Amino acid sequence: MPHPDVAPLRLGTRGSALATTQSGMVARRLEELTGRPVELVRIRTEGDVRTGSLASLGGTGVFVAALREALLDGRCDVAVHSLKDLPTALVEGLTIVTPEREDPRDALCARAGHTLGSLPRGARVGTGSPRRAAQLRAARPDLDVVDIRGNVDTRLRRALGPDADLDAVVLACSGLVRLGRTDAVTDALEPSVVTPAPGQGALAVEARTADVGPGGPLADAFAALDHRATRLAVLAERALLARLEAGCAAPVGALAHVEEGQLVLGAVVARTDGTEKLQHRAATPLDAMTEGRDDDDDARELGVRVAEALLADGADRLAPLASTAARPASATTDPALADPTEAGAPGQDSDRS
Ligand SMILES: NCc1[nH]cc(CCC(=O)O)c1CC(=O)O
Repeated sequence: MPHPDVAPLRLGTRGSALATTQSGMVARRLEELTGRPVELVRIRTEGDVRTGSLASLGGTGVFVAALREALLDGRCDVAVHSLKDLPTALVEGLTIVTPEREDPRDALCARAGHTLGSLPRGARVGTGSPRRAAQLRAARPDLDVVDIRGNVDTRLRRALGPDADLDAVVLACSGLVRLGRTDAVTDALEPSVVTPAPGQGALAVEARTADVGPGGPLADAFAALDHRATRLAVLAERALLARLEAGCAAPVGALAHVEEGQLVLGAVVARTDGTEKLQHRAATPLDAMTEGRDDDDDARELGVRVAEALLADGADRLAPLASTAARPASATTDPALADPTEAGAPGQDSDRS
């Protein structure tokens, strides 16, 4: 009889360098927490995702959907996502937990050590994200923002490689930290200048609710992975995104943090051409249980409140929110479509990157 306690945990992962690095980090922590060996299981999108289930399993995120399907049908027990790539809708039967967030900022990676302020007039800056493009243009209207795709290394080469055709690219600090490429960062952009995507820098570890609920085999491990300040921050950021009904291509930034017993949330909606920018900031005290409410409820309510303030100022007039999320249906079936984190396929999660 196999001993149930030492049965390996199967952690489903995508194949990109970033995905396998992130999965490896979580795998090591899970081994420490559970005493069980963790085995990485590569989940492929092609043939793994039944198109019909996409909407319920993760909307346009075919890679998220493939991992979720593997969790639900038992091919793996745990999956790791970049939280910013995860749709705000919950999935029945699955539960996520958020470990401590990495640096949430966007990073300018420029030739010759340039900062956003020191780039020459008209410098060419690459990003595939409307959110980054809009805020870069708002900060530096003279810049030539160029739409680029590709995995982290491909994008870095566009600015730093021997055949560089750009002056700089903008990527998430967190991905560069995890891949050991902080050497490439020449300016970590202040959130007041370029507000990161909701959830940026955070991971979501997902498993079947039956396994992580009370008495489940992974309940203690999941409780230990949960980082309170991260959870509250991303709850607020994602509640804002959901209230705006913003799709993954909407120029929306949001970042929350815990400070002196308060959760503080700042958010921005920008016109893609950078000519207009709406910003709001609000805070909520974190005083735990009052009248059946808890901090999670307060965090979500903060996100909704800031979203409604942005809408009252005309956020939906400033930028197409939900409508830009519409993606060609072929994106789910095109065999040439690669992992967006890996290959930056157009129409995937490029915005919130
Ligand atoms: N959209 C791609 C993507 N999804 C998650 C990350 C890494 C950042 C993170 O952990 O939030 C990236 C790359 C990037 O934005 O540079």
